[in-house]
Amino acid sequence: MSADLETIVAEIAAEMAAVPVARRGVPASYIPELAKVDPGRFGLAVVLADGQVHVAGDADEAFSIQSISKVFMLTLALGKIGDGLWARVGREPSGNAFNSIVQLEAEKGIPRNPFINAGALVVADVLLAGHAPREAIGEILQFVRYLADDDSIVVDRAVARSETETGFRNAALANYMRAFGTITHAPELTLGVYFHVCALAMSCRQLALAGRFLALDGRHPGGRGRVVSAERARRIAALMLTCGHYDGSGDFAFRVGIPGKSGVGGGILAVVPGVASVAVWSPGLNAVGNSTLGAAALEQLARRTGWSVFAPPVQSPIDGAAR
Ligand SMILES: NC(=O)CC[C@H](N)C(=O)O
Repeated sequence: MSADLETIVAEIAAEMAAVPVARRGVPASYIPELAKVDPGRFGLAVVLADGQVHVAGDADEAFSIQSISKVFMLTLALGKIGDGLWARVGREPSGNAFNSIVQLEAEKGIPRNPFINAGALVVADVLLAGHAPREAIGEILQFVRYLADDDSIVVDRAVARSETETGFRNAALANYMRAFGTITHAPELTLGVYFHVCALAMSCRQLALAGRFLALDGRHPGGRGRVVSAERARRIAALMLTCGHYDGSGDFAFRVGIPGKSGVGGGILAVVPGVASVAVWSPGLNAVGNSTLGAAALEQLARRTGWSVFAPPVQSPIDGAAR
C-alpha cells in the first residue's frame, strides 16, 4: 500500500465529489420516495477487521439500503431453516434485471438466487413463518442492530409506504410464486415484510459495521461468539460476488474483485475477507440499477489497497517461489 488508508479513503471521496452530478447516473424513481434524494451525495466507510474505522464524505447520513438488506435477510433465514432454504431458491446468477419475472415460469417458481427480488421475497416468506409481519420485521431490525451494535437503526416508514403503493412488479412476483407454492403466505403479508426491510435506513458507517461479521469469517465483531459458521459466511460472500449486482455482477467482479451487494438506494456493501468491510453510497444508478460512483469508488479502493479476493493470501506458498 503506497499511502495510508485514511489518505486513500479521503482521496477517493474527494475525487468522487468532483464528478459532475450529470455523470453519476440517475437515482431510482420507480419508488417515488427515493427520487427525492440529493444525487450529489457521496459517502464511504471502511471498517477494518480490527475495528478501525475510516470514513469520508456523507458517511454518517442514513440512506435507504434497499436490496443490501437481502444479505441480512438471507443470513437470518439460513439460521432459521438452514440449507433447506436451497430447495426454494437457487444459487445461480440470473443474468436478468433485479425485478425480472421471466425465468420463474420455466423454472417452477424457484428464483435463481436470494439477491434478486423474487429470491428475496421467498426469503422474506421464510422469515414470516410463524410470525405476524410486524414481528418478522422487528426480528430483522433487531438482527441488523445487533450486527452493527447500534440501536438507533430504524425502518424509514415513508419509503416503505412509497414502495407499498407502487410495488406492482414485486406484487406480481409474489402472486406468481404463490401460485407455484414457493411463497406460502398471503402475498401482501410477504410483500409487507420485504418492503419494510428494504426501507431500512442506515449510514455507510452503520452498514460497514453490520457487514463486518462477513469479513470476520462469521464471527460477531463485538466478540459475542459467532453470527454464522465460517463456511456459511464464505458462502454468503460467494453469492454476493456472483449475484450481488444482478446482471452487472460479472462486471463488478471484474472491476472490483471483491464480493459486494448493491441496492437501488445507491448503496453497496463490500466485504474483503479477513481484512475489511466497506460501505459506499451515491444515489445515481447505472443502467442495471447499481450505484455508478459506488462501483467506481470501490474499484479505486481495491486498486490502491491491493484488496481482492483473487490476490494470493499473505502467507501464500507461492511467496518466495521463483516467479
Ligand atoms: N435493487 C433493489 O435495491 C431493489 C429493491 C426494491 N425494494 C425493489 O424491490 O424494487
